[in-house]
Amino acid sequence: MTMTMQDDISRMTALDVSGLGYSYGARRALDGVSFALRPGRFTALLGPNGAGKSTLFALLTRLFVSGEGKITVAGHDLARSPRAALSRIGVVFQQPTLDLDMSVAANMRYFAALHGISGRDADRRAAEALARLGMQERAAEKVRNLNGGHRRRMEIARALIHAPQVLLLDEPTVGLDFKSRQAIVAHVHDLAQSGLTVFWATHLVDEIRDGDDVVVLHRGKVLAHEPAETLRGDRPLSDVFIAMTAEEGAA
Ligand SMILES: Nc1ncnc2c1ncn2[C@@H]1O[C@H](COP(=O)(O)OP(=O)(O)OP(=O)(O)O)[C@@H](O)[C@H]1O
Repeated sequence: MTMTMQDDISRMTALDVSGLGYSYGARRALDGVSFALRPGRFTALLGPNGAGKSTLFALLTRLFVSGEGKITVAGHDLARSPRAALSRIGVVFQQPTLDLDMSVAANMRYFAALHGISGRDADRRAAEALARLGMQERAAEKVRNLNGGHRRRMEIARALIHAPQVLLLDEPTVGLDFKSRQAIVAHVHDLAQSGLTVFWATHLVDEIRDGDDVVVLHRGKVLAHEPAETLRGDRPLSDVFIAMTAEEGAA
């Protein structure tokens, strides 16, 4: 009974942020940031360089802690119940964090063990997660031999091993060629289609599709949180984004 209620709550509030603020000394990086992600949607966190995206991700993953505001993951308060909240999150950071000399499968097993998952359960989950990213054929390969796009896909698969409800990705296509980028964007949209709540930080509007939600972050503040098609109206999303984030006084 309680489980069912908790599950219902989780579905309602995949990730809820309210009144979040953060400063590096005198520099205000985030200010009064509030939004709630719709479950099972692909939400882009769209902001130019320096908007505060990485700072927000550091707070969502508890690398940083702020006294200002509240973060709730699947109904769990991150400050009060960090283990419960973090166990519902999968994270792909901007910088790759792979052991190049291990095989794909060994990397997956190692990460599963960090989550207390081992043996057959780990192997089954690894196989499932790799399949979701179209990486099942690569399990035996050394990570060193994979191209950049496949390495990233492996990292995304790895972030799914503990079956999180929310997947956070911080500019996951940085440094990849166009084709690899497209493949990753498509795979992660598929993950959202299958019910995962995706939060994808980017400054590239071409990674966003109609049907996605968009949180526009600029100078530490949320300027908009709307479906992509509502945000752009009858204009290209790039025009709207450039206009919203234009520096005052610039031509
Ligand atoms: N360690 C730090 N010390 C001081 N200021 C910082 C630090 N890290 C980030 N900032 C500042 O905080 C603001 C937000 O930076 P953040 O890295 O979160 O932005 P971002 O949107 O992730 O940008 P990028 O796309 O360049 O990674 C920027 O003005 C940045 O200069």
